[in-house]
Amino acid sequence: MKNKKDFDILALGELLLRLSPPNNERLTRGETFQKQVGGAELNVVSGASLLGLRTGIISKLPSNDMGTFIKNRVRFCGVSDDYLVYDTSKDARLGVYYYENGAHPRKPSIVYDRMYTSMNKIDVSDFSEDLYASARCFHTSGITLALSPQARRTGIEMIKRFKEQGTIISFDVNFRGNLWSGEEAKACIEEILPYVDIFFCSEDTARLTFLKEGNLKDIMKSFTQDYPVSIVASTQRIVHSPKVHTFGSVVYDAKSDTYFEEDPYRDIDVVDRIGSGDAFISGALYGLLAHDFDCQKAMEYGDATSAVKNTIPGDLPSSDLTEINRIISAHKQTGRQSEMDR
Ligand SMILES: O=C(O)C(=O)C[C@H](O)[C@H](O)CO
Repeated sequence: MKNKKDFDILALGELLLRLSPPNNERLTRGETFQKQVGGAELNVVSGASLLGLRTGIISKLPSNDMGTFIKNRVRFCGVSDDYLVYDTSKDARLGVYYYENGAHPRKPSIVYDRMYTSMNKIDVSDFSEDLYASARCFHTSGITLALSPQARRTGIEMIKRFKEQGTIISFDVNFRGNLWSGEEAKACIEEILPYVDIFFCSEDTARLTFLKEGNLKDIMKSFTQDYPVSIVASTQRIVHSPKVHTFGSVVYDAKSDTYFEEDPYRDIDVVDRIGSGDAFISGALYGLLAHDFDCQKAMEYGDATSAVKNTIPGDLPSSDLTEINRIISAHKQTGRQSEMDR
């Protein structure tokens, strides 16, 4: 039996093998793949663990060498594998995605192979009841709910069971059009919103999937009026050119009816944007959980962790607290400087 609240964050999500041809090669041509690990929820908890939180991942892996490769990477990035379970069936499968980096004017290319994976079979009966009392915060995303009917049932049941134990529920819509339709996503997420405390939703998804209208701030607030959501965060990215982006966010705190925003990070030198939305969440959850639910900190840590992730290859963040604090201080300094220059 584990101690109560052993973890700051436990996240439920699929762990994927990412295979990318090196040196800007093409999926259709190259001969070698670089092996990396991804998965939205793992990206979140690995980033939060680098910042100092105690985190773990809940997932199902095939009981074979590829499952062991992923488990070793989970451990390497400081995330607990206590709640990884293994599929010993003959047809056990790991989800894979193939990713070709674009080089303007060639667009990046992505091919998913994640049907019938072991994660799609995950069930609450794979875990003992003590799971639900072991975390301060439970995080998952729309990707998990979209994977398969079984993953959806498990995700929804886990949200309810964690909530019953007084756990903070964090949810990222992370809409993937290749996994489900907007209508299906809306209906499913509206079912879990009554349990969600911290809600991450992009402006585009709020408009296209939840059919919200009006300005972003009103849209964010409306989620807290329709549901008992306490905090809503939305990221904003401007793509100036494929490799130069501006990134910022708005965080809304319903309790104080306050919006938190800062000067965005400009001229980000983008090396690999995959996982940068998840990196935002890792910083935001760190800001909230380590700083007594201070939404200003959530916004500052979220923006900085995401901005720097864009400059790093692979899905997983790799910045520790010292680096992020330095980036936040430098960013504030730049903001003060441009105010003085105005
Ligand atoms: O989980 C997925 O769908 C992926 O594509 C893996 C990536 O690490 C993730 O989505 C980035 O948000």
